[in-house]
Amino acid sequence: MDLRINSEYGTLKSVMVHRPGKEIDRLTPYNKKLLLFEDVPYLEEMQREHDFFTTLIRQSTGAEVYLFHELLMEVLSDKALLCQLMSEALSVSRLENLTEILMEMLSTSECATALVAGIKVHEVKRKVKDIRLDNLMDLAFLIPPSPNLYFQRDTAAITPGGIFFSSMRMEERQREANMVRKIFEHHPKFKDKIVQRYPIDGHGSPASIEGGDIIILSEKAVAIGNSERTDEKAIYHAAKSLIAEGTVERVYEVHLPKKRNFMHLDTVFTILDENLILTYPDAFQAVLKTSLYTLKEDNGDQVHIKRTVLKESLLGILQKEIPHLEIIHTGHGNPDYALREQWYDGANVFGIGPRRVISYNRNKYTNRALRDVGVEVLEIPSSELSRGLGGPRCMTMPISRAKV
Ligand SMILES: NC(=O)NCCC[C@H](N)C(=O)O
Repeated sequence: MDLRINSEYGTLKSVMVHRPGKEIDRLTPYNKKLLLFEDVPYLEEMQREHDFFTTLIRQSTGAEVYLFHELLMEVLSDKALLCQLMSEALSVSRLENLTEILMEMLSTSECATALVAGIKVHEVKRKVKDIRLDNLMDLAFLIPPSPNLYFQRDTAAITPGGIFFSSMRMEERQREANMVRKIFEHHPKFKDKIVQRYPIDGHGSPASIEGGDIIILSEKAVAIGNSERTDEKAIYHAAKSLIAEGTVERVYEVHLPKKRNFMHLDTVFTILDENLILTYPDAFQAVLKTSLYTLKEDNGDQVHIKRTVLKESLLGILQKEIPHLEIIHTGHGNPDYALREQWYDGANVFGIGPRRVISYNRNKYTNRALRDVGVEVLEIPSSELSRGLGGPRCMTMPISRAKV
């Protein structure tokens, strides 16, 4: 069966996550901003929190939880693929000519670690003498680390019409998306089940789109954030590809302020059931503009779509697409709590089934607001996981959900 998902809340059947590892220990006060972190986390505690999260997913849903690193190791038995990923990784520092030496020197498992945690010049110099390394500073990265990899959501998205492979806005995150794409394209569990919707040409694309900006409103409608990370051109191509496939009929473009605390649409709202959403109270006012893509003409060979700038706000769109919409506000109605909890992604809960979510324990007022309307809230410890500025939804890539 093709990989397709038609809601944000159908009972979870399988999901991919990444357990944070050595890449987190690469963060320092000096490189954290560049690597999109707000702080320098304590890895071992972060791993305990993440293990709690994955165990909770398994126990509460019975879902299959795939670990990114295990899947990566399985596809890297293909040496050509490994070589391609290593060369891409080295090209960030314009050192792709070192691919061969590194591959001779490192085992497949060490290469997999280097692809995720990066590798520094002195770590290689210890093992190999090569003139090309002599002019490089010992502490420089040959391959920079990918500490954001545990935010699996952003690297790809499975929609009712098929899968999107992200083209990341920040160069620092592109390797994450490349590796996830290789897993879907080559792993025996997935490779025959993917229906690719983006990029259109099957190659890279200069326009950027990230999974955290894609929210499934229903089988027929998808919302995409035009945000700090996703741009207009990508949304046009994504909308065209989705509409041409035929399942999805409406793609909404939601313009967010280009600000870090609204970096993706899923920091603004999440859908918890057929008529229930959770949002940060100021979020709807922050949405600047909305547009709608629909089919204009399908002449058999080519599909044309049209874009209509809407008068409706984000709230108007949601009310139209989600009958009897009920809205829960983060912070339990208190603006100070809402502000504090938005910083730690209060609205970014992970739906594991209708009215069942996983949420950070630190977002206590939001959790109370959810419980007050009968949502089952499973809490996870969050003092370290939250330092990368993403929540439980950001940390997951659902692969299959029960159809709703
Ligand atoms: N969907 C999300 O909002 N993902 C969170 C990504 C956080 C990461 N540190 C980033 O800035 O890209």
